[in-house]
Amino acid sequence: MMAHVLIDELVQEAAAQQRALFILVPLLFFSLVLLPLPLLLRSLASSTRTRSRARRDSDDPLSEFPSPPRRLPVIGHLHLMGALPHISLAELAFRHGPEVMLLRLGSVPTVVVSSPRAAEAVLRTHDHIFASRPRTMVADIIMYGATDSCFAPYGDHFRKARKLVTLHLLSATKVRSQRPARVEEARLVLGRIREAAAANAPVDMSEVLHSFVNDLVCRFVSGKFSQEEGRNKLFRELTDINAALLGGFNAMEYFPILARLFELFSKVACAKAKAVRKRWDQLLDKLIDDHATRLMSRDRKDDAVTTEQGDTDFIDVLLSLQEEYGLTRDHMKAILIDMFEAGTDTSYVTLEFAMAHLMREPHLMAKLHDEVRRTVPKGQEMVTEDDLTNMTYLKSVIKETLRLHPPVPLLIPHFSRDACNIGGYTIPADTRVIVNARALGRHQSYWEIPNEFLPERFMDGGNANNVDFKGRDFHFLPFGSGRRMCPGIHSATVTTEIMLANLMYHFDWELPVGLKKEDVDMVEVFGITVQRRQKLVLVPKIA
Ligand code: HEM
Repeated sequence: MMAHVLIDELVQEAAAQQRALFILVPLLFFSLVLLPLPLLLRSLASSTRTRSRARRDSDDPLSEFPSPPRRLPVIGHLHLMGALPHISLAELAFRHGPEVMLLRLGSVPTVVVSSPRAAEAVLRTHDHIFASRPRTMVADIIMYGATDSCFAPYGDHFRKARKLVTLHLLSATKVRSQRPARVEEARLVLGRIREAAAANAPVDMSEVLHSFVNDLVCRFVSGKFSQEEGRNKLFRELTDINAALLGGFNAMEYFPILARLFELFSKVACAKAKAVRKRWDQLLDKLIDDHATRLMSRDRKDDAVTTEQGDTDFIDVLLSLQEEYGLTRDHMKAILIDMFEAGTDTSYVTLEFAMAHLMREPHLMAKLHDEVRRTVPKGQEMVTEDDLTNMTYLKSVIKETLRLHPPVPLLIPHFSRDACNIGGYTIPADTRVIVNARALGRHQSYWEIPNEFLPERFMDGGNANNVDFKGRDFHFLPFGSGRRMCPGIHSATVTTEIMLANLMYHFDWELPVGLKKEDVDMVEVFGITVQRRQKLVLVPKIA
């Protein structure tokens, strides 16, 4: 009940914020476009002068870098970024800097790494130098001063948060202990699909898979009963708003001077981030308070909160480690938001892309059906995690999906803490570095027929048979590598494998009447994760 009241309040508040923005947008247009015109023109002229000065300045190490021509005053290379920056960057790199290339995004120099050799130099050889993150205003607001693990700059706090996340929230042991939760959540999803199959009805697989992963993360974070209280929907809504803000284009990041000139601009741009932070605050404060009260009232002896127990959720774990790790309430909230942000869309889009590819290639779907149904005896209620061990084709399908569609194709931007030479070019301290994981996964010198979906390449006899995504093969980095590598890799792997295996075990799949396999397209939409533009609607048939 409390949760319903809370949700109502939050929904009303969102409507109020939208009204406020409605008034602010015209104001913003006036202040941004009309008022500053003379200033912009002056700044344009001075930027052109500065640029020619920089060219002459042989002391500027960045002037040595290969860089695309057609850099414009003020906006630099921003106009070369299309709607899909990971693809634009790969094309630009191919022509202008296949190893490393410099772009000026607004006033921010950004080094783009597109070859496995340069990626290894950044993420392994000089990992300690590139292990920081650039500060962004939105992440600072949403993530409590970037005190989470994703956006924290390198330093003591980051090391502490990272240790906590890898050892206590996402370790292989913790992930194993979450087996029963995964089975239960998968069973619910399969039940929904079975009902649709019985009615010969189509299923919105994008929605079903998104809910599955969201419900699972909610359960890991706040316990078994979150769904019954209707919180999962709210978590999902807030996670989506965060993703839009963190992944969206924020002019202030590229034109910091504007932020200082126009306070209103800066206020409006931050208003959404502050509003969503407030809603996270209300939700997470309540959950943490409830957990703390429950913990206090428990007999600690009977119900010790050990970090490796399956039934302890992340909030329990954080409360139990609060003193040891010196965590404030804000630190805890930042880390919990990370779990939603990093854990939900990534796994769900992988499942969706995998299913979409299999629908386009029925002979591959047949091969996967065959492997799963040969491995698991007929009549078993579910495929279990023990059954997955020998499913090599299933694992290859997931690898191939991650190769072609890494959900975070440019990783999260890295930031140099010191000057460092990469491939003969000096990257100065405090420079943004982007590693184009998608370009690495389609690199023509490392992959045969790189744009084709061919899971066989990862099987025995295939030319990528020994290649894995654990951060050691620098042409295949869907989870990154080194100190900032994804700590959720175990959780993500088992979540995607168990769901895909069960979808194959229980159902045959068809397209809705009138659709052909060629109609299932792979067009992407860019954001903090890259997703399919089209919804995936399929008709399940009980096998
Ligand atoms: C298919 C699923 C997933 C993929 C492909 C993926 C990929 C990535 C990538 C590329 C990064 C950035 C690495 C870098 O900047 O060098 C990252 C960071 C991160 N991921 Fe994942 N991820 C997935 C699932 C998860 C899950 C399930 C969780 C947790 C519930 C998670 C938690 C994190 C965290 C906390 C970070 C920040 C690490 C840091 O900055 O130190 N991820 N992930």
